[in-house]
Amino acid sequence: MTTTTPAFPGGTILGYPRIGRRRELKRALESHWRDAIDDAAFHEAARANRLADLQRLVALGLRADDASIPVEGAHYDHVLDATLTFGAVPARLRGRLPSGLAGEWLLARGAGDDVPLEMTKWLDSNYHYLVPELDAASNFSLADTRIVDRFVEAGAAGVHARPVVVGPATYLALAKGTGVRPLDLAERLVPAYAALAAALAAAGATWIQLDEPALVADHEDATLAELQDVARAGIEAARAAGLRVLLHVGHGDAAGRVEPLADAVDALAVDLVRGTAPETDGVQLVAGVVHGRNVWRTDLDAALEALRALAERGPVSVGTSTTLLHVPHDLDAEAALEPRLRSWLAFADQKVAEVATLAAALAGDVDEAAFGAARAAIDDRRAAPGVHDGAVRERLAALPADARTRSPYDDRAAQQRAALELPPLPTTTIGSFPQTGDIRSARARNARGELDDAGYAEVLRDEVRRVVALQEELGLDVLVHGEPERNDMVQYFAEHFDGFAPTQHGWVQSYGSRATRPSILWGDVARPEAFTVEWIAFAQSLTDRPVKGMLTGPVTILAWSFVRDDQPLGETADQVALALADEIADLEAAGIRIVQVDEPALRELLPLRREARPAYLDWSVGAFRLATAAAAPATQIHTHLCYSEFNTVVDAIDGLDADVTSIEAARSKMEVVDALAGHGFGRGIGPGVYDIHSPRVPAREELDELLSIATGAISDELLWVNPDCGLKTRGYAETVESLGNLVEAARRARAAVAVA
Ligand code: MET
Ligand SMILES: [Zn+2]
Repeated sequence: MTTTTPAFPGGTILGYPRIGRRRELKRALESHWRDAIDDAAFHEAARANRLADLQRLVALGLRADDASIPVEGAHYDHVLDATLTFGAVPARLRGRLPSGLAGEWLLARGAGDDVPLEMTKWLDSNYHYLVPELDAASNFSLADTRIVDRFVEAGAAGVHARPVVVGPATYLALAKGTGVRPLDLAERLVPAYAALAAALAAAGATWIQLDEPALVADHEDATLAELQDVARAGIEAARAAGLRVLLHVGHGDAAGRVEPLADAVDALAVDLVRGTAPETDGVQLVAGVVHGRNVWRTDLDAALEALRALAERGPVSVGTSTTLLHVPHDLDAEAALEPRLRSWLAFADQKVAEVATLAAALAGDVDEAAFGAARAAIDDRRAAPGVHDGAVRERLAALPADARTRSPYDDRAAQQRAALELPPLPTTTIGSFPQTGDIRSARARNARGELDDAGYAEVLRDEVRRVVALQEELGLDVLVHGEPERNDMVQYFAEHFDGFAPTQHGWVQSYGSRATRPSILWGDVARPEAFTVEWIAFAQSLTDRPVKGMLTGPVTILAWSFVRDDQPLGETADQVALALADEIADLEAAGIRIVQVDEPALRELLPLRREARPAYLDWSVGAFRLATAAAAPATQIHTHLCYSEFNTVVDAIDGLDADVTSIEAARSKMEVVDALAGHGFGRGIGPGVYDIHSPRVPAREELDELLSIATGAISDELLWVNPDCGLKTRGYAETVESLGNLVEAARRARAAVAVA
């Protein structure tokens, strides 16, 4: 073994959750947005939150004096931070973007006629970033010093930290260009990185972490060599300023992707959970052996063995496979979790401790107790009851050959037309209605035992009555019950399925101030009894119009849970699919004629590498079909997709074989419509005409314009009119106004197509 003095600390993490242990940052953001606190109070809350995280990381065993601790601390989004840092103002706002927080919120949330930046999923995660909006006139400079300020702030608190910024290749690869291919702007962007690096160096920084996960993904319009060139230019700019560079790729296999950059960097952080080590002998490697994206305890024995093997080749530090942004803060907060399950898990703080344990062990100081505990937990999990359920496995093994096939679409469509009698361009919503304070407080009181189940159910039934009456009044054609009983579209299912455990405080940032609490999918999945039927049937009893049953699809349930890592995802997905098929059968038996199976995460799990995509699409589409294929031909199956770039998976969307697909489209001005039309998509399609992630009420002209794009590309018999997504994050006033506008726009469009 070579004994090189490490050029980098023995153990580090690539990033840490930033919403706060008790979601302090969320509260500060939302208070500021409602004007309950001023700018100074917001900045103070954000600062206190950042400092609390730094102190926690020191307490957990990361060193405070050697750039072990990354400092990032975005208010809303780390890509937005880069946009602001480099002054990449969209053309439509150039010269009039307010300074300070007002400008930041305008880009993030929009206001009046100014739409926000588009939001898209970060790589294959459920974190949404704000897409940079670039054009031929985009120019970059060091326009904002937040990254420097946060480094200085950490120093004042006694931590010599490592500033983190998205690297130029990733920034441009994930941007959207109008009239220009973003990567062609690299020569203009890189000098701004040089300016940032110079400012950091002047402030005393020694290291910078450049996040370049785009290097491990395949892109539609950029080659690997180009991305490597741009990444290299960013690295060289930082080094020229006197900083040492940690290049972090993470998020998959870096082998074959980063080797040409090895000579340019001071250290390289790679994902060894999902990938292998690149051939970069001699380069300081930050070996990501602790999973940054899942919550299972690390197999310390296996990790140490891997680390020791790597140490034969060159200097090695211990790291996480990605930032810990995607896992909750602290397992110790989960008092209600079954102790046996809890012993199998590690959240962010436990992972930091694992990194510290492994770093010490690699340096020769093996903590036998910690290694023994990890070993015992892993053995216990393998043999625990519920992890393998014989009945579930037998049912899957005995699936008939046609278990994933419905009758031909034309037959189904005819039967559905006769059963439903809908007008052309039918209007509907995506499922949820605003989750009012009353609903949330009733749920909280019920959880605390202050409101009994009967009382809680009555609050929910009242809400369903109100939502059904409102939709009838507005004139919508296909109604929903509004989903008031659901805290979250995945957690609600996890709570009713065997094999899942919800958490109490396991919040993970989804976008901005929004966080979700992924459940832990630890065992074989089954549905003990029907759980959506009573709500949907109740709603249907209140109206003659069809009410849609609402289910969350297998891929989305997997994507938004912490999944088991001891069997292929496809197997787990099929188990969930059968549980959903049972629920659909019960909905049909209760007289429900339309069932929507949401798959907003279909695109999110798409492998970043082309070669892995066919296998993924095969099992994911297969699971959706397994869930829905047993439905009667007259039952109309809807699906819903949102907040991803779906153009590349049109084949898969087609493969789902849903009768109607609603899909997010408003922010991208109906971009996906052309892709679908070009593909010859021949079943019902509802491109969203109302962007529900922003509080703006869409105006009449805007709706008309979007609808005319849709009617231009899609045949009238296939087109539906609906919002982009569910309304649960909206308020009632704006929802009523927006849906009113939407129904009127559909009526005008109907009149127009009737004339044409
Ligand atoms: C993120 S997709 C959401 C779909 C769900 N049915 C809802 O309306 O909230
Ligand atoms: Zn959606």
